Amino acid sequence: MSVEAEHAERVEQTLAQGLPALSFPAALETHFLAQAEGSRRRAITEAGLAAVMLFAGMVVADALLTPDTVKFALAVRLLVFGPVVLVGLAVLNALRIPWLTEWLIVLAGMFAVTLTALILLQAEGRWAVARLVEINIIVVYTCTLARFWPALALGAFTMAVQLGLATTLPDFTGVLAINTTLLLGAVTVFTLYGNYTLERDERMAYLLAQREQALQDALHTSHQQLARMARTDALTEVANRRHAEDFLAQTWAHAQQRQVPMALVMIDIDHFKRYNDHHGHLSGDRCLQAVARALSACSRRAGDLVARLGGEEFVLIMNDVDHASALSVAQRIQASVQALGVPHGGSPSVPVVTVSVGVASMRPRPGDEALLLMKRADDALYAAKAQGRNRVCDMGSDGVIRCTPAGGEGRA
Ligand SMILES: Nc1nc2c(ncn2[C@@H]2O[C@H](COP(=O)(O)OP(=O)(O)OP(=O)(O)O)[C@@H](O)[C@H]2O)c(=O)[nH]1
Repeated sequence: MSVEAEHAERVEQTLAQGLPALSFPAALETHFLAQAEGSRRRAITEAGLAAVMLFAGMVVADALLTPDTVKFALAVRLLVFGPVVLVGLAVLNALRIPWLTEWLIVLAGMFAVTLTALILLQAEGRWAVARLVEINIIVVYTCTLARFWPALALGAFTMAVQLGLATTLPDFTGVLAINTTLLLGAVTVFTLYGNYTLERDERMAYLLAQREQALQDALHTSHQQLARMARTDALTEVANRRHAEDFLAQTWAHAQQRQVPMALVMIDIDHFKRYNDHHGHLSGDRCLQAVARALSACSRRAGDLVARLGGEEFVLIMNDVDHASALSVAQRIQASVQALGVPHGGSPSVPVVTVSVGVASMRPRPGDEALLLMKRADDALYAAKAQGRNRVCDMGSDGVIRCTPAGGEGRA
């Protein structure tokens, strides 16, 4: 199974199973994280820089509510949190490891919660307790960025810190303690719920996009296959008649426009009816395939086209070629087919399969039609048959047909 097909199958299986645990099979998870890596890294870098400024800006609250902590808070905010987050951002931009990036986000959140708790522990006034709401801001801010499972870890960590503070801060008692803890609990639960649904929707959108892509790829591939089949002869796998006609029209127009010569080489297997009668139709098919392969091997230029016109008749259309070169290719074709040595038990002349070849070339003038070139090549082929087969006859621009018998010994 191809890599694309395996991927498409995993997508379908995951869609069928649903996403209760917000995770994909390993290979799909890697692809999911990797395809969003660039945009996510940029968003996280921007949010990280904003977080450094926000956390530093909270020194205003330090100054207003717990002035005794300002010096310590300023040092923590500017000399500890800022540099550490900046180093973290540099690391995630350098390593570009998606899962690490996801966890670095919440590590930064946990770090901010811990530093805030340390600042509050320095405060002596009653306002330290009131400032616990700042932890909620950190949770919400971090969870808007983080994926669900790391965000859940942050929620649990923050609740543990809150409970730790509950037992440490002097005024953190009674209704106030219950109220702030419940507030943090509610904020965490709602934030995580939003976080869960957002990630679930993001993952579902990814799966549906992957399915859509797989369908489009399959459609594109089958279009290409159909287009190829429509142009190809099923038995010999060279171009078919329709493709040959289109190609000839294009090559003709090109030659007419640029005033360059082009050539047609018509090839017909000799005594093929007798071959079929003697060796059977199936062997006849194999013979056609062998001849088609030999023709393809003789036409080495990318711009040439070998096609089966029907029955045992083939054509080679040659683009931008002079008469002498076309003739030499035609002679190579005749010699190559004979050299295949395919036994022809029904042949009255040579005991192997041979071909007769007609060549014509022209530099099309305005107003000329491609049919003229076909007629000339056909006439040359007819002459090759008439003169005993297994030979190449060509008609030059002067309209005179000259023939080269097998082996190329002399032209008549
Ligand atoms: N095996 C096979 N035979 C085919 C196919 N298409 C056409 N033929 C046969 O090719 C033979 C062509 O015979 P003719 O047109 O009389 O030509 P020929 O026997 O080669 O005689 P010359 O061309 O004069 O040498 C016929 O018997 C067709 O049945 C094919 O796809 N497979």
